[in-house]
Amino acid sequence: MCAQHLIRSQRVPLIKALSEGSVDSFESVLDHLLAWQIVCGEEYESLSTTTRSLCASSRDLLDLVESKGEPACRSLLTALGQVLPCTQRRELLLENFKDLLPEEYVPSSATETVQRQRPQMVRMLHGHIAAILQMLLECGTFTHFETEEVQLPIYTSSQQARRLLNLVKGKGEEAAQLLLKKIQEIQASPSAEEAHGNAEEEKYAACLNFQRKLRSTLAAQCRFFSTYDRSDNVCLENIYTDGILEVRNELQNSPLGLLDLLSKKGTVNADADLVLLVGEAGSGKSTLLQRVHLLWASGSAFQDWALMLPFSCRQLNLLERKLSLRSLIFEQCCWPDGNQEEVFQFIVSHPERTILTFDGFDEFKFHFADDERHCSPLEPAKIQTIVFNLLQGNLMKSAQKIVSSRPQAVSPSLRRYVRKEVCLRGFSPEGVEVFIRKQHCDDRVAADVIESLKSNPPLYGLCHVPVFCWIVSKCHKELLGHGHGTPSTVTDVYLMILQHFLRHAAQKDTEIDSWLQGCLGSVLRLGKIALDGVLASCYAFSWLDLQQSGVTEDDMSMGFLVQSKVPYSPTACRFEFLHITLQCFFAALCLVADDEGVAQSMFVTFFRTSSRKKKHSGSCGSCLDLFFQSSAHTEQQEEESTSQQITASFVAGLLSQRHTATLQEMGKMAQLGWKCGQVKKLLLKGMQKHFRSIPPPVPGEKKSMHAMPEFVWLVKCIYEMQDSDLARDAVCSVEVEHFKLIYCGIGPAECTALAFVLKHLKNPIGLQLDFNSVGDVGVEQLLPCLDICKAIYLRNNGISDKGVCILINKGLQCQSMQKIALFNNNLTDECTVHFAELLKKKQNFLSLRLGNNYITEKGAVHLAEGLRHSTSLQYLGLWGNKVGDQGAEELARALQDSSSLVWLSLVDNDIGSMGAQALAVMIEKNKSLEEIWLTNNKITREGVQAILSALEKNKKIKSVWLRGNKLTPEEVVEIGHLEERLTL
Ligand SMILES: Nc1ncnc2c1ncn2[C@@H]1O[C@H](COP(=O)(O)OP(=O)(O)OP(=O)(O)O)[C@@H](O)[C@H]1O
Repeated sequence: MCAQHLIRSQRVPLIKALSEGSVDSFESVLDHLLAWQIVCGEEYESLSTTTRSLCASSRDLLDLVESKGEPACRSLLTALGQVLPCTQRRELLLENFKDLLPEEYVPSSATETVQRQRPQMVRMLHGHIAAILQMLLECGTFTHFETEEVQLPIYTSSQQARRLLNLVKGKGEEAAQLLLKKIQEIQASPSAEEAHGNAEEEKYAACLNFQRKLRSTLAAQCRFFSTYDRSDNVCLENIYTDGILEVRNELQNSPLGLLDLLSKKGTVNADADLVLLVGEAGSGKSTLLQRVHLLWASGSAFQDWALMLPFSCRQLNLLERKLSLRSLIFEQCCWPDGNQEEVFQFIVSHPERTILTFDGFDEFKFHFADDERHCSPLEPAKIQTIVFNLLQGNLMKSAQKIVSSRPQAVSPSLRRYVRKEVCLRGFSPEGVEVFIRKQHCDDRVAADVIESLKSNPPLYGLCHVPVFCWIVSKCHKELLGHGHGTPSTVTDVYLMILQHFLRHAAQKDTEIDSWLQGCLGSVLRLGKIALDGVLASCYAFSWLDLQQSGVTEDDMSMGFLVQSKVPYSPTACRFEFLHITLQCFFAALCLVADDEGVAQSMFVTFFRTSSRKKKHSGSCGSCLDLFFQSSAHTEQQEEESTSQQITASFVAGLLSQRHTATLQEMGKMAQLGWKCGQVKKLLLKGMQKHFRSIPPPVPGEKKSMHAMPEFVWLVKCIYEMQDSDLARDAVCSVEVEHFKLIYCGIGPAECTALAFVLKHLKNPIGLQLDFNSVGDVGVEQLLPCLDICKAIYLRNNGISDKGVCILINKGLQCQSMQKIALFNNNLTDECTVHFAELLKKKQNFLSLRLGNNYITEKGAVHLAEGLRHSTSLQYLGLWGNKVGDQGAEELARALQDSSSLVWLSLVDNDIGSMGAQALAVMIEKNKSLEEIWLTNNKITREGVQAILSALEKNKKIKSVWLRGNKLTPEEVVEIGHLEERLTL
């Protein structure tokens, strides 16, 4: 076959194979083409991958070779066949045209030999580059600068060899002769080979030692999960519970296993090396990374990588001096016991064998920027410069990087470097139970905790966030009736853990009523350092920081502060709050309880600007310093700070009337009333500002509001206050008809808060919650506001039949509910009985969209039963299910007499001509339908013919979509002429 045709017809897989392979394979292909004189030196340089992506270079290579005609195409296919590993060329048709290539001829000069033998030379030079450079230096052929340039550690051995060959070529015949002579000597000298072999072995041993040390350090760090009182170290393996992990792409969130974290699944940018792990506070990102580290360290998974280098952004914040990549790796991850040079050389020359993890990117005090390029692994630079260049791939390109962060802290500029984005959605309902059972060896206690949770829906909703689940489970005694009230807000949960710790510290189990008495001093001291830290993005404190804030040993012994857990740190030990959310809680306690240290203006300002923080700030300053700085920051430096938002929502919760008495128990707080009034005022103002920013509706469209992330936060604050009057005031005058809250990270806990506030809306709305993680539990939380929903959109939310049952039971009682969209959830035939019930009983129901679920002909039978009785349904969407011919027949029969349905989609449903014939009968009789979608089915000419005949008798129908069915191109043309309402 003609090689040019082969290249043209396989362009996409060829680019894929080249760009998904290593840089070395690509450069090796270029070596062959240069040796065969298909490309010249200039073209070789222009295709170089050092400044552009592999994908772009691959495209240019194909264009260039194609433009050079058949012999060039033959050469490329032959080179690909010789260079690409079997796995990469398996799907390609690469004929070997070696025998058809231009005759090989004997080179007439050393320069020509170097060029003609380039691929072999690159291999031969491996391991001898230093010796050859030394010789060329001694002969005066190369300068010191040139020898250093060639050996820059950013280049792999092959790249160093190629640079050496390029330089030799540029120096002329004499240099080429010297090179060939030296290579001959090396090849002829077995002792040199042996010596080289020994040196290689030594290097190998050094790297192995480093790997061993790294594994054991990591395993020691990660195996245990230290708990609050540091007495019962539990094994991570015994407590780890799988969370819901989803890869985020445009159409749907697809579930992912932990081992898939680094697989190709979900890749959006194959040229990037960064996997972004996002999740809300406490969703388990750090724990997941701890698990990944342990799996690698124990040899159980991720073994394709030789090294795993873990970094904590919290610790990186503390590095104030400039340092090199080398110091960063050795000082922060693992110090090699010897042969540092060799170990580092291995790391930089085999980046594809290394994984770097950065935990808590949201805690990093520097805002991501890609304007400062730093490519040298040895030259010192500021910590943010090194980290940002690692993430972009300017340093250690091809090394895998995993960055965990809360979603709000991910800037669009960082997303440009992301290979794939994975969301951690916390525990599933089953996960909550598994976790609680793992926490309690006494089955009865576990069962009681689970039962008590299930009887308290708001708390059950919160437990899908692992950190809350952990607290609730730890405080089971308080939960099971020995404490204050029934917790339903996040603040309640944290007050519960405060109570738990204080009682634990005082060793008094019985005096429940006085658990807070006299602890104001400790709370204020811990709160002060927590607050300073939140304001300055500082989450690890030195002993000196603690002393300066007046924190006493007694305060420390309460257990809220624990020693930082870093894989390897030669610096003095640091302390941190058990969890960052606990630091936020203490910061909030300080804001609420401190009448003197925290100025009133400071309190208000903190609250009002809680969604903003200044990055690039230095070490922890005092609250007041930070207050004054905050007024000076520029728009560019502002970005969402979830820690400040969490603190503010705790403030709202603590100022709730329900907690006044509890707080007064701690000590006298004169300003509680004033602060409470201020917070309410600020929340109302925030909501009004949000509603005022909604643009007026486009004529003919509904007035709709696309919620900003701050909206969900404001709603959560109002919920924390548990003040129905405040919730009513916040929304009663709103005149929006459609609330869009898509991609807002809404889980069950957010649903509780939303329902608490939105139920006070005066007029019915459409509530669009697509692409969140509402789940069945979230559906239950939404019930209180279902009365005000005309329409509810829950596409892509992990909802199952159970959630549908809950939704429909309530929906049946909601007069205004007219539309439900559940595209892409986990619905099966089981839930269709509920929809049938809805269709039968609700004669004002307009639209049901159930696309991309798991409904078969069985489900279609139930739906048909409901459809037969519905006099109002106008839209029915079943795209991407599997109703088949039988299901189509059932639906068709049920819809024959419908006088309301105007739109029907049965796209991609395995429907053949039998189903089409039944639908044709329906078309003949139906008087209301206007549009039918039957794209991507298996309908043949016979079925289409039946539809054609039916259309002759039905003038109401405007279009029938039949693309992607079983028609030949000729049939498509022929039928297209017969009926213009058919889209083929
Ligand atoms: N998969 C899990 N299995 C068991 N427990 C978990 C799991 N994930 C989280 N937890 C519990 O929740 C707590 C908080 O989790 P973690 O610190 O990993 O959350 P995070 O997402 O990193 O939070 P943040 O963004 O606030 O730093 C852990 O200390 C642990 O008790």
